[in-house]
Amino acid sequence: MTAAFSVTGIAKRYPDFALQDITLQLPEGQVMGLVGVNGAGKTTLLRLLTGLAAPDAGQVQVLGHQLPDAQVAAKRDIGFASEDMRLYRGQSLRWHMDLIRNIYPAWDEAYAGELVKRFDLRPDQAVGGYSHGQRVKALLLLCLARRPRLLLLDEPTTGLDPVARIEVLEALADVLRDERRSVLFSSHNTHDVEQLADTITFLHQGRLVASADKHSFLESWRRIVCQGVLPADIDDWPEIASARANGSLVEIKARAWRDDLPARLAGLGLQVQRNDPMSLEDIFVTAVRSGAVA
Ligand SMILES: Nc1ncnc2c1ncn2[C@@H]1O[C@H](COP(=O)(O)OP(=O)(O)OP(=O)(O)O)[C@@H](O)[C@H]1O
Repeated sequence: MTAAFSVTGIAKRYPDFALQDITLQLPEGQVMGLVGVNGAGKTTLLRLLTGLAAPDAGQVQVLGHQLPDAQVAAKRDIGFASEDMRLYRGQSLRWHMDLIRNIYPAWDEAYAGELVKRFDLRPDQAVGGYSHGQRVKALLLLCLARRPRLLLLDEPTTGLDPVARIEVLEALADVLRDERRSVLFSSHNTHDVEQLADTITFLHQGRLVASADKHSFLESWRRIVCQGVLPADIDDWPEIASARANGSLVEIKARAWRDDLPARLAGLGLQVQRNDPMSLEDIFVTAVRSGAVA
């Protein structure tokens, strides 16, 4: 099966930042959420996948095309939307739709019309007067109606009000019913990622911290609360991401939960009081702090 994208050992260096040693792939038909704090390298990775930037090392393959050599063919099948993309302020959305339709033969006019209604956009208004949310929706519409096989979306929900956010998430969920379409989207918002993504990738300071399917993340990470004294060597346990004591109350976060873990802790004299699933946000923060590497 063709991967939607596959990157191997890629690096990109800027004077004050380096994206390093990223090996990652997305099977076709899947959605990957790329999560990281400001400056983690999300946009840089997306730009490498679109061919807008070239890596200093490593290989980038998109829908079977090797970049940068097969860039023209790859770009036909990639839809990229990013908030800092320019629209012509004095022109209307309809003008932009005509422009894109003339460039991309796969443009789906009926679907574009559906999205105009769904996003409640005024197609004849100059886009310079659009609000932030309307501009984001217009960019997304121009990207979605091309029916690209791989959608690369840079923070598609950032800065949207709750209603617009849900509209955008629903439109994306609809796209994903077509199982040949693949999506990589970046976000700070772990809730959005949790809703849409099959696979989640955490980036921090230019490095891949963890990448796994959503269910295995949620199953393998757990927070355990105990009473007692922390074992001295707990930091060396590979399945433990963090452990801290507050008096005799101990909180342990496991990155590789196994059912026998409470019994092992009990065997060392700890009284396990509870163990709970962790939210994706808590997993992200704990993974970043513990430097967990994928
Ligand atoms: N063209 C460039 N020249 C120099 N530095 C750059 C360039 N592009 C990106 N960087 C730097 O690379 C780092 C990562 O930026 P990037 O935009 O990839 O992060 P991000 O995770 O998308 O952040 P945010 O969530 O704030 O958008 C930043 O420190 C940024 O200043």
